[in-house]
Amino acid sequence: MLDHIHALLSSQSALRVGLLCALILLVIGVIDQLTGNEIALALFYLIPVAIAAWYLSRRVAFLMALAAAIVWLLVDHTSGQSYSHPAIAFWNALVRLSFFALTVYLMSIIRQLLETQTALAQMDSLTGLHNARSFGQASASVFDIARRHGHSSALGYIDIDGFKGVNDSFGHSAGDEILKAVGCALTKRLRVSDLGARLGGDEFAILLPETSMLGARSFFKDLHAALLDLAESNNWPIGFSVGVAVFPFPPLNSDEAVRLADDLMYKVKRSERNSVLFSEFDVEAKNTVKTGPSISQL
Ligand SMILES: Nc1nc2c(ncn2[C@@H]2O[C@H](COP(=O)(O)OP(=O)(O)OP(=O)(O)O)[C@@H](O)[C@H]2O)c(=O)[nH]1
Repeated sequence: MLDHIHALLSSQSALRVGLLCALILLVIGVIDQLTGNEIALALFYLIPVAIAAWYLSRRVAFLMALAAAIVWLLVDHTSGQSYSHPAIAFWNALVRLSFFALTVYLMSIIRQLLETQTALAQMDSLTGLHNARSFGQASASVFDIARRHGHSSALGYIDIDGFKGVNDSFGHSAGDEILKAVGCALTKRLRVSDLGARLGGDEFAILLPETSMLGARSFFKDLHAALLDLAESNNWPIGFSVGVAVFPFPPLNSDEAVRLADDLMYKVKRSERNSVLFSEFDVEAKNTVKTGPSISQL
């Protein structure tokens, strides 16, 4: 139930959430006014404040806290609540405002921490690319959209050749430098809608939505050349074996897509290495390679 509400609120615009908070506050104020002083509704004033703190900016949430304190003060005043001194009503309003403001502050800090932790959990710490788990989730939704619109996508699987040798000869930190530089080279070439990941060790994946064989060839050939330039300019004794699976109709399962691209990459490893192998898969026809010049090399 709470998950449902959270998903619903997350999908709404800030304006809608703000209007909803204002409406909830108004309804609570009216109910508080009608029920009088005997029934405590204090907790309910927190609802619009908490929603604003979680789904809107901190500034808007503080405004909502102020609005909640004012509505409560007005209800107090109009419902005939009497105090031994008129200033007490304002003192109480100030205490409530402080309580609401503290709630906003703490909730926005928790939200920020959660967002940071979520981003870190999805990221490969060395390269800043997606990690394997996050890539699996993100690519599944890319394939979902591609399937809905009948668009082609291309998935490239990149493995560094001779990487173990670099680690063994120059040390683990030299290997890390290479992984970072490769990650950086990939990131530079990705569009906002593309996905790049380090799947583990010296293995990377790139998913290009809305990309046919023609586009995939152009992208991965350029990328391979750029990676070789990078290695050459740094005197790194490495190469790059790349398998690129193009899906005119995307697969139902993103693991399956990765496996197909991985298989192509291994074909390159087993043959001349340090090149790119392309293949087009018609997943609806049980992963058979389509007719035409579907398998090709650089
Ligand atoms: N520096 C560094 N090395 C890593 C990291 N993760 C895995 N490795 C190492 O990467 C190497 C990958 O092994 P392989 O793929 O067999 O190495 P390779 O020499 O490229 O082998 P081929 O792919 O057959 O060319 C192993 O030695 C791992 O220990 C990392 O985060 N940093």
